[in-house]
Amino acid sequence: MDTARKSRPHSRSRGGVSGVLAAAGPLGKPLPLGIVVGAIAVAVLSAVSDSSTLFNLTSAAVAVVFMQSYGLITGRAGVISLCQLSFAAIGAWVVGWANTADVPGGLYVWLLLGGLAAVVAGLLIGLPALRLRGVNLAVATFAFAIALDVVFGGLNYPGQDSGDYVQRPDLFDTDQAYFVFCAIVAGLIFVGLYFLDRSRLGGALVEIRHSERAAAAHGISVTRGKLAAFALSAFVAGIGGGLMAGQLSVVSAANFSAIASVSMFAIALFVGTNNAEGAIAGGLLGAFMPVIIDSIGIPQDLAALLFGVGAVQVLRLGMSQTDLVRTQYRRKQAAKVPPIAAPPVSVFPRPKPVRQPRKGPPALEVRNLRVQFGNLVAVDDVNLVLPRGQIVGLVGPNGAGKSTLINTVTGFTSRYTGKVLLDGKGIDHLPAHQRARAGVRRSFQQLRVPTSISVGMFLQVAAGKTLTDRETDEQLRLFGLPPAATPMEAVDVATRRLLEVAGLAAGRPPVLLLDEPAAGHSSDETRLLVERITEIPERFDTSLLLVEHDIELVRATCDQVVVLDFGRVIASGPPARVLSDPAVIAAYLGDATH
Ligand SMILES: Nc1ncnc2c1ncn2[C@@H]1O[C@H](COP(=O)(O)OP(=O)(O)OP(=O)(O)O)[C@@H](O)[C@H]1O
Repeated sequence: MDTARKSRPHSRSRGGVSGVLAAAGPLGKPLPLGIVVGAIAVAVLSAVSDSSTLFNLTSAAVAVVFMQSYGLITGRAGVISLCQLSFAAIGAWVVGWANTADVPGGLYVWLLLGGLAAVVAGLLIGLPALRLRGVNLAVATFAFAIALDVVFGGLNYPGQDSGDYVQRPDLFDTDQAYFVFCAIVAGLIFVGLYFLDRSRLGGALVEIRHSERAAAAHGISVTRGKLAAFALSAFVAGIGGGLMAGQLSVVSAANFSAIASVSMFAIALFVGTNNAEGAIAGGLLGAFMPVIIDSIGIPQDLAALLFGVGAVQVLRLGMSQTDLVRTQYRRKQAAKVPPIAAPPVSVFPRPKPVRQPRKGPPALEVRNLRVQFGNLVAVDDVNLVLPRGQIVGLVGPNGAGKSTLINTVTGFTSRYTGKVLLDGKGIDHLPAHQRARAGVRRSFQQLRVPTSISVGMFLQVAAGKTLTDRETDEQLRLFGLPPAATPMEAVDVATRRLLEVAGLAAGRPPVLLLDEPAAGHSSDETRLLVERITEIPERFDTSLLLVEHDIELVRATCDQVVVLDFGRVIASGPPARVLSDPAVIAAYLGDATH
């Protein structure tokens, strides 16, 4: 049995969106605690370290910033980028130039300028790279890193010849104080990331990493999300490069070589720098490993090779070291979720409400839709009307074309003829995420949920809008779902489906297409689902198209039924009439009811 469904639904102490990631791991601990611990560690280290240790600690703080940048692009958005140090090179270049040009504001302003210049490069790389994935993207970003290596290798960095050393701010002029400065910058970025992880953009990045299709269905622009990740990660890397220029006084192309970029990437992937502890561990490894390896006499290349092997292992398992630790932590937390009462299902099924279609054009209309895959016509001249405020069931045997129809209406299948109208207006020109934003939301037969987020965050992502703590709690209570802070990992498949329906409904879309929402449900869970689905039109002002094999669920919830067979509509009308039609029984129900 599902522990999450049994847990008390409204243990208020950790509910609400503000606490959505509270159960997601150590990063969920209160921010002030992290700041205090970090500040004490930096103060002690800066006080007790000798000059060579201070140099390595400063390198580590700079490397932490690089790791944060990998954590943004690869850790959060799932984009493989092998050119983060090229963005750092640009940041360092701009800082060097600002220093020689004596740009007012000192290193504080120069770092920002370096970060912004790197953003421009990030967008220039990000735009063409958007069409690429996996290895192709890795190759493209590596090619950029090599190209920039060649360009910067042929030029001298500003100040490199003239000996114009980068001026540190007066307050942080000594090596000891500069280490503190680098640690403060890394700390500020951690604070920014903490809030990013709790924002809609943070949720969107996690969803993009997990499933681009699901993200698009929730109205998230995958293009914009990835571009934002490129821009933000380039900004952070650019600042890291500028900090390095301040540390070394003058830098050269060798500090940011493409090979160094790949080594850093391997460490980041191995450790898992989307987590705060991972970014710190990665920074310390990056800075101290060469020193340790030197001291025990192992060749440096061997260490790089070991990280490479570790990174390949991570790519195979899909989980870094810190992800692994966090997963175990979350599992322990999930086991502690206290038992709760069963969800509120009425003992006797309520009679289906009589829903009259509302005035105006239909919520959704499909005209002469035809979809062909090679020689196979999956959807053949289909006309379908979803009146406002009603529930229409779409049924038919396996392979009848139901999912293809949903994919086409929602923009996931773009090669079709015919028309799709939302509220009387054509939406054929819109891509999937824009159709979702325009008001056509959908669920998937195969639900793919990021397990690293909490129930509250997933509800919000599925809703496609910011929900208040109250709205979140109310929606979870209505659907008999576990508290907002519960990690998704503790939620079973049937509950995840219900959670997706709850989240989609919470977005109050004009049209919602549910693809087999009852798959995998027990009979009790199906009864709860029937109750909630029945309420959706009235409560959320949403019209529903329901694809379902469970005929009793269709009978109990739908105002109209459309039956597909071999891509064609063979019957449509009120359930009582259609479901007793001999042609329908012959084509489908004969099988389905047995
Ligand atoms: N991308 C594709 N390429 C080729 N053929 C496809 C593709 N998608 C679906 N089909 C075919 O189109 C037909 C309709 O499939 P579809 O998945 O829409 O049926 P369905 O009614 O949703 O079935 P089920 O109830 O099993 O989900 C099937 O013959 C299927 O094999």
